[in-house]
Amino acid sequence: MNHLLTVKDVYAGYIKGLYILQGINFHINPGELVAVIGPNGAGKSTLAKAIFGLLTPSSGEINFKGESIGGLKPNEIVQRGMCYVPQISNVFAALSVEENLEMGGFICKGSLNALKDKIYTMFPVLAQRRRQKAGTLSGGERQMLGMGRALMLDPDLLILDEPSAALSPLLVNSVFEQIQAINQTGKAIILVEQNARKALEMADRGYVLENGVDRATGSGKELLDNPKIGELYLGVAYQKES
Ligand SMILES: Nc1ncnc2c1ncn2[C@@H]1O[C@H](COP(=O)(O)OP(=O)(O)OP(=O)(O)O)[C@@H](O)[C@H]1O
Repeated sequence: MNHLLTVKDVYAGYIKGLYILQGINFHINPGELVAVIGPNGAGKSTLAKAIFGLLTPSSGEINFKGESIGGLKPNEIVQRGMCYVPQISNVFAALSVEENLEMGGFICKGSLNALKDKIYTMFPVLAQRRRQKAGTLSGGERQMLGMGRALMLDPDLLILDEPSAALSPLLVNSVFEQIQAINQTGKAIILVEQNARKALEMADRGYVLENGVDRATGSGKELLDNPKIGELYLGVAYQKES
């Protein structure tokens, strides 16, 4: 199968000569849900940024739909069918829910109303709050708006950077259910998560990052069932059910 996205031997960082990603390899197939986990500072968010063009790789290759995208800017990458929801600042706080969705669809060629209706059907809570300022939404509602805004472009690949960050356990469950629902519509999702156990439970596959490389990979279940990975990488959050 042709991979939707391939990252090959990528080195990238924020400061010249200091690589955070140190020869990382990664791929995702069409429609897959792939979790990226690992300790703090492992380079998970940096990988997401490099894929989305927020960081230019010093070397290596990034291919999306069979074409090289290494060095392209985010606005060019969006046009090719990829969206990214950052960990923070993922909505315009001063704008209403509706305006946020419209901003998300600014490069859409089709009907904005039809797209908004689709998002409101997927996230009914956003429909109820369509006139409310995004800054007044709860953490979970904001995450849903961030995802909804990205979905306005009908991407083939959605990158979510720690969507569960700073959410209460109840909201985490509801955001994760939404992520699964989005995936079931056929969209591939890269899920960068601190909440490793939950992310692996619902992922088709996972990558464990450490020091900027892909230390381990496998199906979500394989990674969860591997006691060494549990002990080393899933930390205190990891408790294997008997
Ligand atoms: N803008 C930046 N400028 C310089 N260094 C940065 C920048 N952003 C991240 N880093 C550094 O890159 C390394 C990897 O950070 P990254 O955010 O990719 O890790 P992470 O695996 O996502 O961690 P966490 O789970 O804590 O979010 C860290 O050492 C971090 O300090």
